[in-house]
Amino acid sequence: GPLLPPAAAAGGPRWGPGAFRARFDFGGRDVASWFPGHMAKGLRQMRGSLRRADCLVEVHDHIPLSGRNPMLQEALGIRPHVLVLNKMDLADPRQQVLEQLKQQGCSHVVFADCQRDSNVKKIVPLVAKLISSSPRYHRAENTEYNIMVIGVPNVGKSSLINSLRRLHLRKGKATAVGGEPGVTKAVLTRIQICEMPLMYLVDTPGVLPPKLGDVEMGMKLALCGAIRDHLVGEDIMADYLLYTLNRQQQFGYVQHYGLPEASDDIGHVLKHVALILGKTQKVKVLTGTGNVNVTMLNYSAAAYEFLRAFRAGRLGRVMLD
Ligand SMILES: Nc1nc2c(ncn2[C@@H]2O[C@H](COP(=O)(O)OP(=O)(O)OP(=O)(O)O)[C@@H](O)[C@H]2O)c(=O)[nH]1
Repeated sequence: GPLLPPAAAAGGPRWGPGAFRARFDFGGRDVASWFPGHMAKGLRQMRGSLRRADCLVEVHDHIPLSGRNPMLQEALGIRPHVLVLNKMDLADPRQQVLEQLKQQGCSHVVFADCQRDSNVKKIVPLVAKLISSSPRYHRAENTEYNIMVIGVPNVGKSSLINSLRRLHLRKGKATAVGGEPGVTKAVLTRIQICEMPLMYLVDTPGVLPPKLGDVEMGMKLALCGAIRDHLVGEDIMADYLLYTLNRQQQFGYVQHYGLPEASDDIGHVLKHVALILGKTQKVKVLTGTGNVNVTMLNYSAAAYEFLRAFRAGRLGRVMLD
């Protein structure tokens, strides 16, 4: 693939995005097989409790645009809505993305890091203010606030709840964090997050958009850990990640892995990753004169490490939208 001169990789004069692939070849992959059936059930449950919520808190990380659920848009217009852009330590909120969100009617955006409790304390006052000034007549005799948290799997919904409870209740862990996407929670749980004002939150199972619009959107969800890696395939995910990094001129990977220059060739990059991380495997080769054990580079292990590095923020702060 096209290569960058070392000067560009080192932050010198940069090549335009034209130096790299302008399109990603998805090889005719079918996105339907990535969408777990039980998520449709979660969505149905969610719409029921949506009616009882005073405020909707929508959580995203690297994909605040394509991670949004079109089926929930209708509900957004009729009640207060707060958008939490979580993992700000990993994702860089570009102005362009914020503009688009604003156009979609998201005017209350909070950047947060729920692992470090950064900015999370802005949420309760904001929610209380929005609910108090919203014209829902039947709220008059209600003294409690009910909010609902939505977002695709793995964006940090449980982490947000734990952070809110740490800040406002000074209590220990409420919900388990991590685990496999989409399998952690099957039911909706109501959790107190604040005493004054009295505020409850309904946690929802991570729900994917019911129709993964296109294969690219599915790929982005997979990179964020919202679809299990093996359903999509680590190798193509790694290639799509490289394609995105290059298109966005995010060359942190060059430095991180000590590559001589940027490259659009995933084979080339993974070979280097495997070499420096010592990702090898023994393969038995049957030859005419006998069997020999050969040590080969393990490209799949390298692809997995590349994805892990991205998710841990070691390749830079990246927004996939
Ligand atoms: N770096 C970083 N990681 C975070 C942050 N918030 C959450 N995480 C991590 O993201 C992963 C997913 O967090 P969860 O809170 O389990 O996400 P969830 O949305 O509840 O996931 P599901 O239960 O699958 O729907 C965990 O490994 C968290 O530690 C953050 O602000 N920064």
